[in-house]
Amino acid sequence: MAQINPSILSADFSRLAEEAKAVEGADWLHVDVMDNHFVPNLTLGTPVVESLARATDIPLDCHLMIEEPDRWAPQYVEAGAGSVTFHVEAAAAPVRLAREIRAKGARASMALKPATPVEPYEDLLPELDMLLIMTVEPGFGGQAFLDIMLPKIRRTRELIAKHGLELWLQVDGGVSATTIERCAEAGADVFVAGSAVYGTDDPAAAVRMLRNQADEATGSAAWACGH
Ligand SMILES: O=C(CO)[C@H](O)[C@H](O)COP(=O)(O)O
Ligand SMILES: [Fe+2]
Repeated sequence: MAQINPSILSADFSRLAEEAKAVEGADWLHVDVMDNHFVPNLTLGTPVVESLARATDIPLDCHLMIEEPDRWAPQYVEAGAGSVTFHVEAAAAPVRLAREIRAKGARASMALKPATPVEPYEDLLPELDMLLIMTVEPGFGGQAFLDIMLPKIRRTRELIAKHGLELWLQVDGGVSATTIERCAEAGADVFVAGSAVYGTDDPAAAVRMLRNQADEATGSAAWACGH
């Protein structure tokens, strides 16, 4: 079944606990950490992650858009994240970092910006629990989905099948009722949605609708035969 991870980047930051409750039934809560260096935006850090982890039973999926993830990512596991994603463009030693995140008890995930190809990282995939393919340039919510990323999603799904991996394939950026089916058909199975969830009157219903759409599209997709 498809997993839907609402992004609190599009929530009201003054009411984060309530906003987390508003998406009950979501698989993970996606927490975008931005440092004003790796991306031109600044959001939150470990104190807010610690508070959120206490405020909700939904596991936290922390997407670190920061410089020096080798130095900071382990602290997000200690703060309560169940999954920690670092950007390969910023990591000095991605294999060591993925192993450290796993050793500390969280799922290890690596993100690729739109211009970063997946092929150079084929041999690293067994070290990861999830690969995140950005479908917008990271930094802001509410941007238009980049269709040109669909071939990369397809190629990544083929690599996962070729190596028989359990790796989850996440897409993030511009995922909505009009784009989620294309992502699912291409091979994504974890979907981050910010504005498409928090921009509606009923965020929990939006999560359910997106999941249904993704499941239907996956059901008719060639890559999912026997999945
Ligand atoms: O990582 C991100 C931006 O860098 C966000 O997770 C993403 O943009 C979610 O927002 P939306 O669904 O509105 O595009
Ligand atoms: Fe994100």
